Amino acid sequence: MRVLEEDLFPSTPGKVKIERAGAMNRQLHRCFASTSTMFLWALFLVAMTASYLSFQSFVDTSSKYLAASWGGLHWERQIRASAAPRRPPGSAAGAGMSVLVTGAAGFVGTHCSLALRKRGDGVVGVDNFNAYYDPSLKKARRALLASHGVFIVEGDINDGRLLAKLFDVVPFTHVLHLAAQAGVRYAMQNPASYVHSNIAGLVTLLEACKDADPQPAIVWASSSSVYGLNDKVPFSERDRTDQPASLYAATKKAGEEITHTYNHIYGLSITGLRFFTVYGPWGRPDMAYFSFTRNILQGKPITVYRGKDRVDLARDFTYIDDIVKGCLGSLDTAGKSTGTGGKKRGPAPYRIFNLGNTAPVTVPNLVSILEKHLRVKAKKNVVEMPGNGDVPFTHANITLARQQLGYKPTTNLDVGLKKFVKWYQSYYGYTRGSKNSRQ
Ligand SMILES: O=C(O)[C@H]1O[C@H](OP(=O)(O)OP(=O)(O)OC[C@H]2O[C@@H](n3ccc(=O)[nH]c3=O)[C@H](O)[C@@H]2O)[C@H](O)[C@@H](O)[C@@H]1O
Repeated sequence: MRVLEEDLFPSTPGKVKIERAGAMNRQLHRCFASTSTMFLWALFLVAMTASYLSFQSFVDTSSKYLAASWGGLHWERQIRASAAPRRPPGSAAGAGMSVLVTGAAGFVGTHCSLALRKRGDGVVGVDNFNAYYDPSLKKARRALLASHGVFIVEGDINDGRLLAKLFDVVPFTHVLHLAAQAGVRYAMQNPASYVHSNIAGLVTLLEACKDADPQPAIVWASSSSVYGLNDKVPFSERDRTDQPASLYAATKKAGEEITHTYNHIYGLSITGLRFFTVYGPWGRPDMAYFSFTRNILQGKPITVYRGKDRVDLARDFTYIDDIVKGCLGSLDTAGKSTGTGGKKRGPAPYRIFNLGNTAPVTVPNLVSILEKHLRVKAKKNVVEMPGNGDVPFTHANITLARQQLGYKPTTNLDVGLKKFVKWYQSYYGYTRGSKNSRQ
């Protein structure tokens, strides 16, 4: 045992090697018997080491290149082409904007990018394609945008180098910031993801915007959830928003304060939009109207929450096309940012608007409308609303948006859900009366 230990851990390595490795030594001696052979061996070893090192550095460089999904001349050409406005010369609407849309493969991001592109504005998207919900839906939205000439960069808004590069390549006039960790109840499962996207990501984006020259005007998605436990209806922008009921709401409220700071110090033009439960085709599978549809069609039960004293929950469900009009109206009316070189040159606009439908509908009513359009009865489990961050109702006062953005919602829940169901059945391959689908 002692011998073995000494073999493995010699106290004086050089000496021991010579004494104990006699056989090997004799062999080596034969190999290096002549000086010229030794010289050739040394040369061979140096050559091997050099080629190993250069191979390693090639592998390092190429793996870095492969790991980054952005960069390079071809990539820059794609960005520039996608960002270029294509409004006809002399168009009444002006020369057109170049808009960086974050969360472009998301629900609202896809619809807004498409609408901007269709009216001739330049759009470049950024999206991290995370797996909060089925990424294949996000990829399908990306394919839809690509077919209209909108390019989406796969990257995270926390990547300051990527954002700086994008502003380097394109002098974006506007940023439509929609990338976020959405969902009210998921915040209890994964709180860090809300801090990562809605706080850290927002600050990284604002830093890039404040450093950009010219600075873009920023329109971004806040949420109706900032009204939290406010019970004064309808919710007006002047109502209190200091009682959030969920971490999600708290991060959106924090976003409103953070954007105010960047407006105040650096002169960034800011418009925050408080969206009220947006729904429609290409929507988010985590939302109630979407998951209810999936379960009803698959014959599975749905859970309907009910408030205290058996009061039904209600939401001011807002159709996606109305939200798109509110977003584009905000971009069109956003005043310019005033800073250069990271310094404010004068006051810049700071605005907040409710974008709702002003017609709340109860959750049981939502289910009845879905049953009608799907022609299938839901299996309902009605349970008391768990303490998971939900609020009992939402209802938007939209006077300010109507006055300043010309915002006027026109789609009620019945019409909007009919369009959603039509899209859902076609996207997931349901034919009328059939239960076959690709879900
Ligand atoms: O307005 C907003 O700002 C928010 O709207 C939605 O949040 P929420 O209104 O909670 O939308 P859903 O998750 O679709 O829930 C709608 C209603 O259905 C209820 N619900 C949800 C899920 C369920 O299984 N059962 C059920 O009864 C909820 O309690 C709620 O009253 C979005 O998910 C948020 O990302 C967004 O910010």
